[in-house]
Amino acid sequence: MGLLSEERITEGLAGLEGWEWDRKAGAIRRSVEMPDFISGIHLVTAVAHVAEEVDHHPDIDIRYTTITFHQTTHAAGGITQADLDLAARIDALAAEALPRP
Ligand SMILES: C[C@H](O)[C@H](O)[C@H]1CNC2=NC(N)=NC(=O)C2=N1
Repeated sequence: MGLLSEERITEGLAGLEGWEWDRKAGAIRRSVEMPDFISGIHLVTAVAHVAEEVDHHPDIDIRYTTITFHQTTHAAGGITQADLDLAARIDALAAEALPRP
């Protein structure tokens, strides 16, 4: 899968929930604040199953109740459509997992 242009990345981010582009890292990232540690681990597990299903994987940082997903395509050395697609799946799982505001 090919690297996306800056324009495509910006467009893609506009359709996502809470992702920002870390240009230096060549990745997009989103932090999700969960109500407690176990809910965060459950979210990570749900994301892990989707990642296996689509054979595309986020880098995940777990700090107590803050879960940060970094999405890049390692094989391509930057952001591809697979990253935007997985980010959208992560958004859906986070929306399901988070208590309604
Ligand atoms: C063989 C397998 O398809 C590759 O190793 C996949 C698996 N998941 C991956 N995930 C991500 N984020 N980047 C990759 O380059 C990648 N490669």
